[in-house]
Amino acid sequence: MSHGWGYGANNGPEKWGEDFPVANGPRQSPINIVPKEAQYDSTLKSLKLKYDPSNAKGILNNGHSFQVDYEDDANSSILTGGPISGTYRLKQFHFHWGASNDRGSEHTVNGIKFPCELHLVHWNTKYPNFGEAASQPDGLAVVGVFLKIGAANPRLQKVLDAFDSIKTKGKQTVFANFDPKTLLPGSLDFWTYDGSLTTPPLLESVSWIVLKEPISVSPVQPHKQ
Ligand SMILES: CC#CCOc1ccc(CNS(N)(=O)=O)cc1
Ligand SMILES: [Zn+2]
Repeated sequence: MSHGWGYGANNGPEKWGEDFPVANGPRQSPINIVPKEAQYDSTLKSLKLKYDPSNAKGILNNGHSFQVDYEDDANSSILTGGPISGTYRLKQFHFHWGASNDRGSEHTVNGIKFPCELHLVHWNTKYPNFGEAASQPDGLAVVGVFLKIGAANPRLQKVLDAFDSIKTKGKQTVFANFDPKTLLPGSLDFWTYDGSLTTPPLLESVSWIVLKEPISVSPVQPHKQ
């Protein structure tokens, strides 16, 4: 790729391997989840998420998505339990969506795409920082949540309202006092597998924790103009 990665014909997922050879690695994400083929593991613990809303820093349009960044210099917004050992700190959350409501999610379930997928990115505190952790096989844990078209979801409103101030790549604005736990569905039941970042640098360092229950979003959910 002569220019940055993206989702076009010349720089999309089929071309990422040119600059990121790990794209052809053994544990690449996303995957198709086939619930009937998933093995139940009774040794897995329940997922525990404890987030401090005051750790929210800002919301950024990074050109591929928008992400909400969190202070990660203390164990105040953390993920424990589930398939992971130790404590992982929240770094950011972001969404993946498509140009129409029949696609957008990265993971699929029985081959079905959801219109959107939320990712909460955490790094293992056994490493000094996110960048170091991202290069380790047990360095990251990403909680994935599917979004389905349905009733308007008031918990998404603050995020949707921020969109209009970050319409172009590189734009960011303050995004304070937000607990992403409010975005999660009622059940924290999950599928889990060892995979990778789904976008470049595609590092094979992610313990994926994909929640079974989707949350809703309305295609006509209003947001500030
Ligand atoms: C190393 C590095 C780096 C840049 O940080 C990220 C963080 C998240 C992602 C997205 N990965 S995903 N979609 O699997 O959560 C990509 C790069
Ligand atoms: Zn993602």
